[in-house]
Amino acid sequence: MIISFHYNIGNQGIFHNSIMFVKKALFAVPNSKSLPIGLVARFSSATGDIGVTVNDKTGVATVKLQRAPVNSLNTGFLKNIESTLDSLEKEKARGLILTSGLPKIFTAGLDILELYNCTTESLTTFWTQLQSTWLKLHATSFPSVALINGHAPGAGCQLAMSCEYRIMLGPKYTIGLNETKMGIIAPFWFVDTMIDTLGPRQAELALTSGKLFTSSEALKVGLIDEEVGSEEEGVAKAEAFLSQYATIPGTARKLTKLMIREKTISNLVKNKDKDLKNVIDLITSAQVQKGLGLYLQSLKKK
Ligand SMILES: CCCCCCCCCCCC/C=C/CC(=O)SCCNC(=O)CCNC(=O)[C@H](O)C(C)(C)COP(=O)(O)OP(=O)(O)OC[C@H]1O[C@@H](n2cnc3c(N)ncnc32)[C@H](O)[C@@H]1OP(=O)(O)O
Repeated sequence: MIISFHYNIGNQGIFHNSIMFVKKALFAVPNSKSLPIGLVARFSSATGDIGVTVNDKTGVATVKLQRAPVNSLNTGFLKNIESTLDSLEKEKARGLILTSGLPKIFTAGLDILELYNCTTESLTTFWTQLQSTWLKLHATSFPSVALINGHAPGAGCQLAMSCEYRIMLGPKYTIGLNETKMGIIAPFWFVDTMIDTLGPRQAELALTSGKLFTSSEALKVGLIDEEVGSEEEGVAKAEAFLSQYATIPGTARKLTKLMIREKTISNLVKNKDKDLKNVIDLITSAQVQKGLGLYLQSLKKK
């Protein structure tokens, strides 16, 4: 039995409320003992750009990004992702599967419209939100899996790398930090994350060329952990990965994860202002603005 309803992500305690709702509904159903185990609750953000499904049996939340057309990350969308993560922390989710509800695209990365023709003020708001959302995702208490069911360029790759395990649907989609191809530079914390994932040698090769890897290439260098042939297979693999943590004490797991990620996290925490200044200096320069304009045009011309 599946119960669907809408809930405002901005509200406090969504996870608890969703479970309470499910329990109430369960008790309202005659012969509820015969209901299948693993009741599922669904809700979505007020703007509908994020769908959340919580499995009542495992406590695993599936978060689907669904900001049409390409899940590009603008300030509002990043804020909703952060609120969703906050709610899942508050309600002690047991795991996260981060995926896309759109066909063909995991996320197209940063919304280039936030970078093009921006003001220092709007770029500051945007970049500060990006830093904050990423810090939350990178340090979640619960284990996380990116189920990459479409293209994941730029910050899409960064979101995926911040999850603890990556499963990618093959063979058509690509993933990578492609900033140099656009004439810009990946920020140092993207670089740190890629080094943590691939090691310095492969990270240097990938970053300097702005390489977008196919799923099988990504598997070979360790950018993803598994390649699957269907979304169903991906979900099953993600659930299997998360289920191994059911018997591992949560605090030990979380502290171990944070110990390993501490250097990369604190590098950004300590250097947030410097990072922002780098971004403002680079992005607002006439040369980069011109390049971004041409890049946007090339996307629209396709
Ligand atoms: C010492 C000094 C140090 C200095 C350090 C400086 C540090 C500076 C840091 C600055 C860093 C900036 C970091 C950026 C990271 C990023 O994420 S950049 C974005 C990377 N993403 C991309 O390049 C993706 C571009 N898009 C695509 O390749 C394709 O659109 C797609 C493969 C995702 C999907 O293809 P398809 O399905 O064919 O759809 P399209 O027709 O291409 O697109 C539909 C629609 O969406 C628009 N769009 C696509 N991507 C974006 C995007 N990222 N942002 C905004 N809009 C996007 C596209 O234009 C189409 O619009 P229309 O429908 O035509 O209007």
